Amino acid sequence: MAAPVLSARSLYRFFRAGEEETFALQGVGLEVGRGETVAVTGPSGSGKTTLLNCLAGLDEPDGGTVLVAGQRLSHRPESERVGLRARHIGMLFQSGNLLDHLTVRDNLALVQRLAPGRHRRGADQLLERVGIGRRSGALPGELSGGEAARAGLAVALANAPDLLLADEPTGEVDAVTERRVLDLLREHAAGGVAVVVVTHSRAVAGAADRVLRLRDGRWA
Ligand SMILES: Nc1ncnc2c1ncn2[C@@H]1O[C@H](COP(=O)(O)OP(=O)(O)OP(=O)(O)O)[C@@H](O)[C@H]1O
Repeated sequence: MAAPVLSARSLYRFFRAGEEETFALQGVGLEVGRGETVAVTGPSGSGKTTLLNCLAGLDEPDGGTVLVAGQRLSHRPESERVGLRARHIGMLFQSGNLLDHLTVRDNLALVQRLAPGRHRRGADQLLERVGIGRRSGALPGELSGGEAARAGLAVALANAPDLLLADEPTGEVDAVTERRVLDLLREHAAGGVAVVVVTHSRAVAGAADRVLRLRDGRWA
């Protein structure tokens, strides 16, 4: 069997705020293969965002390891994590992945510059594909919610990632945009990208190959 694109083993993450300790992840493991889409669901506070942050190398787990495309992402210097992320991971987070002072097209171009040699699709083609070619010269603040979601997806895919991590990618969009975002996620999964998507949407979970549920930092 081919090696998984994502292999997370026994992830632990604790937070301490004063006297209070939160066990956000308690031994979570996850493997996702090329072309596979895994939806992660679970109630508020169950650890979904903490898990995604650890998988993206934005946060360090207190225990366990994360391998992406065969390379260890966890427990290495931030500068190395940034490089691995730029080459192998696309991120579509609720907080937005667009820089406010750059146009949509320049946001894409920046991601592509940080991952030389990896992008197979041109920025304009990708923007057309997500349906906002017309708005490529706009600043993020000038976009509607649906346009911003599509621009965010184009940016997340701009480095032709091996792994796409998405947090509620259709959280604030209408049904038509949700459909389009879903179709694009599916298309990229079919093209060999491994996708992990945190979602409350039945449509998104229904389109996944596997649905996993977190409860209190463990798989339920
Ligand atoms: N930086 C932090 N400091 C302290 N506690 C934190 C921190 N980040 C997360 N937590 C706690 O860890 C637990 C898991 O949080 P997380 O954001 O991962 O949950 P979630 O499932 O994504 O929730 P939601 O669906 O509401 O976004 C929660 O109890 C949260 O309060």
